[in-house]
Parts: sequence; C-alpha cells; structure tokens
Amino acid sequence: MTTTTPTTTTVLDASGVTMRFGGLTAVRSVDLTVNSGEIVGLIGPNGAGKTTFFNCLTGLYVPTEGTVKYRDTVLPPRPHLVTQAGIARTFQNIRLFANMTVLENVLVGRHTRTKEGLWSALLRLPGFKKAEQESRERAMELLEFTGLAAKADHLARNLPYGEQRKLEIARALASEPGLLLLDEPTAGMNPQETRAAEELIFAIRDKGIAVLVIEHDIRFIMNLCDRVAVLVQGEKIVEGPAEVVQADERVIAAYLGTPFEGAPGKEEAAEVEAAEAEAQSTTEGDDK
Ligand SMILES: Nc1ncnc2c1ncn2[C@@H]1O[C@H](COP(=O)(O)OP(=O)(O)OP(=O)(O)O)[C@@H](O)[C@H]1O
Repeated sequence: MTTTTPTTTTVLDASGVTMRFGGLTAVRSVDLTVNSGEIVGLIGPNGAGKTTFFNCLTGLYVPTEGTVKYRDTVLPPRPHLVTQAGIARTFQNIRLFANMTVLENVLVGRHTRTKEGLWSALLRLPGFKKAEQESRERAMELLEFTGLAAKADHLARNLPYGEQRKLEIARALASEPGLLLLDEPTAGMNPQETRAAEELIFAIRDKGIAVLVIEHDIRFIMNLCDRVAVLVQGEKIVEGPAEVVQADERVIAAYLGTPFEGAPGKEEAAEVEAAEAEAQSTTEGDDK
C-alpha cells in the first residue's frame, strides 16, 4: 500500500507590497505568503495597515509598489477579477443586502461562478433555469455548512449579529474561493459566537480553502492560526508560528506600547514614561 503526502502549494504570494497615500506610507514593502491548508493571522495595533494590505490583495487598491500573485498568476487590480481568480473576502463592517433574504444574499455571491448572461436570465432560457437551480442547491449547501439553512427565507437584517457575520462568510464562500480573507470576523461577538466562528474557520480550512485573517482578539488568533504575521506602522516586524510570535519582545512592545530597539516614537515614549514616574513620586509624596 502506498501513502500519499498532501503537497503544499503557495496560494497567495504578496511581494514587496507598498501603499502610499500622499505622504503617508500605510504599508511598507510587505512580503507574505499563504499556503494551501493554512490559516494565517495578520495582527497589529490600530492603524498598522492591515486593512490597507487586504485592500491591496483584493484589487480595491492598486499598490504603489509590489506584486500580488494567486497561484502563480499576478492578479489584476480589479475586485471582481480577483474574486473570479479565487480570492474572496469579508469586511470589517458587515456589508450584507439587509432587505434581501439570507438565501438571496448567498446567491449574489455566486454571480462570478455563473456563466448565464442577461438575455438568458430575462428570457428564462433552459440554460438559465438549470444554472439557477444549481446555484440555489449550492447556496443551500453553504447555508447548511454555516448553520443558517433554517433561516434561508429570513431577511438578512433580522438575523442576530453573529449570524450576520456567518452569512457574510457563506456569501464569500459562494464564489468558490481557494483563499478566504477575513477582516476582523469576531468584532463585536460574544465569547460563544467567537467560539462558533473559530470552529467555522477550522471547517473552512478542512474543506481545502486557505484562510488569511485579521483580528484584534489575540487569544482567538493564537488558537486559530498556523502562522502569524505582525504589522506595525505598515511594516511586517515578525512572522512565525503563533507561540513564537506571542513570546516575541517586539510584538509585546508593540501591543503594550513599550518602545523596542529602533522603534519609531521611542524617544516620545521614554518622555511619557519619565513624566509618569515623576507624577507617581509626587503623588506618593502627597500621601505621606
Ligand atoms: N484611503 C485612505 N487614504 C488615506 N489614508 C488612509 C486610507 N486608508 C487608510 N489610510 C491610513 O493608513 C493607515 C493604516 O490604516 P488601516 O486601516 O489599514 O490600518 P488597520 O491596521 O487596518 O487599523 P485598524 O486595526 O484600526 O482597522 C492609517 O494611518 C489610515 O489612516
């Protein structure tokens, strides 16, 4: 009997990605790869450039410098072409069609995978009906997968918050991606919803879809990710397995606000620390 080892392929290869807005460099020469079968985390303090980097990957922004490849092909900077190529995303702020049903929201996500054109749809030609039936079946499968099937006919706006986030993921999956980008998927969730989101992301990975996720909830990211990259002021300062990144003093410094060697703002932080120490000694003096 022969055993086959699954081969790892590079799904996403971002190289030297820089994004400038006028005088501000929001992302500076960032390299990042995501391989098949991986869940990769992207963390960093507020304003570090995480969402800007995502926007460069998905064609919303044209990077000032650098290239983004999906499975060895350079991506055109057009969101619908990026989706068609195989990258889907969710947004930091929920973007559902609130007055459409849950099922209709997922069907919208299918449009990059259906070939039938406008005339076919208007005339309801046999090809369109068949494609529509297939899309509905596929959308219902995704609703089963995300635990929303019982609510297929509900309006999206009537779903509780955690389920709206799940619906966004179901809609993204409808485009049949090979890579899913999640921008703060647990923002605003309670611990139970966060746990469910974690399980859903593992299940997505187990379906063979690679995942790149931005999150502020460090515990969530450390549980979830095979590899974590840290952005600070637009630069990737560390990348590695979760446990290594978690213990890295530069990461601790970035999160706790303690200056590390060479960090921008080190002098200002030292001044603040000195002022705080002085205020503390004055207060202690007052107490005596
Ligand atoms: N379209 C834009 N025009 C000008 N500046 C921008 C634009 N988008 C983002 N920025 C700036 O780029 C920097 C990085 O912002 P970005 O939203 O990417 O950070 P982030 O790490 O996603 O932050 P957060 O965790 O708060 O969402 C910020 O200084 C932001 O003000």
